[in-house]
Amino acid sequence: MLEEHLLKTECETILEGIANHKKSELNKVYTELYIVTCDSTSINKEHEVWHAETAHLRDTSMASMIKCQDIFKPDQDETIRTVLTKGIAGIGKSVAVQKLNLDWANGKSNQDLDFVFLLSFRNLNLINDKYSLNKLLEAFYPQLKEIEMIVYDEHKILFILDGLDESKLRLEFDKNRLNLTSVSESATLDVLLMNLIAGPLLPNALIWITSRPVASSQIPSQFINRVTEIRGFNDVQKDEYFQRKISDPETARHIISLIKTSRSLYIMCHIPVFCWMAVNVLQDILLKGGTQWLCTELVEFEYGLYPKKLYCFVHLSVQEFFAALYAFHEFENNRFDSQKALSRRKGSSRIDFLKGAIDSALNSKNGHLDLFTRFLVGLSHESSRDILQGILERTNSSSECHKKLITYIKNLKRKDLSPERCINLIHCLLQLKNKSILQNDNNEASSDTLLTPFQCSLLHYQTCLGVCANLHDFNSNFELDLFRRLNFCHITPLQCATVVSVLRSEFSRLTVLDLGHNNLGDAGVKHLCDCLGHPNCKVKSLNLSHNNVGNQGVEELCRVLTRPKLKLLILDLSCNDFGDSGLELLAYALHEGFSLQVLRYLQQYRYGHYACELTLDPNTVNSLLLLSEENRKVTRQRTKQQYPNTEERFDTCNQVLCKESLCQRHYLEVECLHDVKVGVAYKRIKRKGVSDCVRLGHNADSWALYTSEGKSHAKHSNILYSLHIPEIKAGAPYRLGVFLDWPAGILSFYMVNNGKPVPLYAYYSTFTEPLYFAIGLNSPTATISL
Ligand SMILES: Nc1ncnc2c1ncn2[C@@H]1O[C@H](COP(=O)(O)OP(=O)(O)OP(=O)(O)O)[C@@H](O)[C@H]1O
Repeated sequence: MLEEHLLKTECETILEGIANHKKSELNKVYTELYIVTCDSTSINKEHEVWHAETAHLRDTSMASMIKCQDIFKPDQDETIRTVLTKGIAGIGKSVAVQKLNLDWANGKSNQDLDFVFLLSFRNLNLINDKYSLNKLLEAFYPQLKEIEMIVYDEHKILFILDGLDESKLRLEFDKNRLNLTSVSESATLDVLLMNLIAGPLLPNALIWITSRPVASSQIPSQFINRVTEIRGFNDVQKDEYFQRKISDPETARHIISLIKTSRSLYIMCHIPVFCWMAVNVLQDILLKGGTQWLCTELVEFEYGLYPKKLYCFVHLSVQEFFAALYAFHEFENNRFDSQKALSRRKGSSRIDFLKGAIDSALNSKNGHLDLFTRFLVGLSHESSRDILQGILERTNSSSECHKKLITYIKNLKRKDLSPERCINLIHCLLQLKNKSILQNDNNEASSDTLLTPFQCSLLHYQTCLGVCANLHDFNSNFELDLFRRLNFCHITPLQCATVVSVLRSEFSRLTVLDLGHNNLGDAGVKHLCDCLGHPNCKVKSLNLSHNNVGNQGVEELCRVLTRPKLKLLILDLSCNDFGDSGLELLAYALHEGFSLQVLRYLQQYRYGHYACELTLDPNTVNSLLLLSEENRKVTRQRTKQQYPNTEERFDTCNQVLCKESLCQRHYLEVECLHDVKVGVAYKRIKRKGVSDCVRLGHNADSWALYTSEGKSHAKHSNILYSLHIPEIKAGAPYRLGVFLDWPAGILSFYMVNNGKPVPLYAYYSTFTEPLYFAIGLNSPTATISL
């Protein structure tokens, strides 16, 4: 058939990378891709740089694999008319559609189709006039004119619309515009395509659209029957690609082993275009001792109506680089209106320009300026001028500007930034050759404090993104320490998958993992179990307390816990959501003889078992505080009370201790009004004056939670950790809970909502002496009742 021949010759070869490169035979290089079906609501809006960086870590458990040729095969009785396949740049979308075409034209698959039309948005962008579908197809496939009158309705046709992300059309799927039904009726291209996709035009035709992730949301989900995602190559497929691509088996083996020596490069090779680049560069170095410039490609289109030359980039990073270079060059030559293009900021110096770019990137919801900003910051460094001689002029030293920028970025990190934005700031600092960031934050964090979002991001960056080519580098004491303190980090199930993936690394040395007080749920526990069961995982002590683990999570754990070579010895499952059936599962698994030595499962409702009755000690109370209700209530006063001078009394700070010493498990709830501090202190805490050694939380002898209607924090040894707490209504009383597990060294604070303690913060310490419950009343109207 003419149409099959036509497609066959077009699809037999692919243009890989650069233009003057000779075309490759598709069937020779084609390696099976890892494609999965996704939830149709998973059309997302994030910038693809985030997909690129974490794609190799993404969860595959919920998705099912699908072969390229089965993309329209229904699972059950459904009809699949439209398929959207998303995937990041260079992941293999265009190659996949070409492969389906070729297999069809060769009679290998999808033989029920009469016609397959492949239209790329890159080519469609060249069309300005109105066209009927009939004429449009003839423009792209002039050979169709030789076929007598095709009655489209009578044939089974597949339209492939490749590269939606490159489309310049505005696809506004408005009901009033979806009324084009005739293949000979002319319309603008956007209307034509919308009617084809939505169905008024050729409702029986199949439509396959490919797109980078961020552009996929242009098509409303009601018009998509199936969403798939190309995830590139898995490890087996990577090896297969290199063997196919490199004809000499010895060179292939050599190149594979070279690529595997760099873990980050090997990970990046899940993107086929990186495999191609790696092969070309390494082959070039091995054979000729040189390198190519692998950045741009020139594509020549000489079809039908539109002979044109187009430049496109092998990878989007090149595009972003040129955008940054252009902006920087224009700025240096006083031609860049940064006030207009970037976030508005006063001043026209270089530091203002760079700060403006960083602000704009931070304000972006989908991170579309992240890569641009990284390049811009990198271009501002002296070292770039050496490389870009002739493009960027030499200037006076910019070190003063860089110092200011580093300070600016480091201060920014303390604001409430998303992990993605934090990681971008880390990249910017590294662009300025500021590696101290990796050590500084370690110094700033004491072992008792929680991780800031910035530190979490740093950890994620180091462990998952492969900043160091060698995983040995990740396992400095710093990273180990960070990992031990992943409690209270608001880790979600998916983030958990990312963070714990490092446990599978052969270099992982982590033996203690504290994930307490997060929100892992059963899904998070499943990710964790996948890693715990891995032979490389060395974790011996695991804290999963306060994590909403239900029965399914317990089931997952039991499955792993019964494995013979498991190294885990201590597991804390306290305060989770599994009931007696979960406990039974654990008991059964214990009976089956797993190696676990300590299992903690203190249940939430059992806090009641540790409830304690305390009384405030009149000998310690400050004279601006008044005790009442048999020393179980304390109220701040405006005038001083006449109390005898005692050694134990806080003479200046508005504080009081309880009488009873605490050295077991104790749970106490207090009712508070206005700004208060609750916590515990050793008896030796100083009582006179207002210095840090007296104030609760400001010294090593006390731990305190401060709450007010506006803000809240936990403090110990004068290190403050800001908390997001449930809203406190102005002037209304609220309840706080304090749980002390003295032998285990745990002090947790809670906000009690409808009788249920919601965790706020916990300290993990080693207590050396009995502790005393302590109160501070900060506002003149504050009150606490025990
Ligand atoms: N299945 C495959 N087998 C062999 N090589 C592949 C495969 N998929 C992709 N490649 C290589 O990767 C390159 C890029 O692939 P492709 O053009 O299909 O990416 P894409 O997802 O369409 O990217 P973009 O969004 O940038 O258009 C190809 O030119 C080819 O060298």
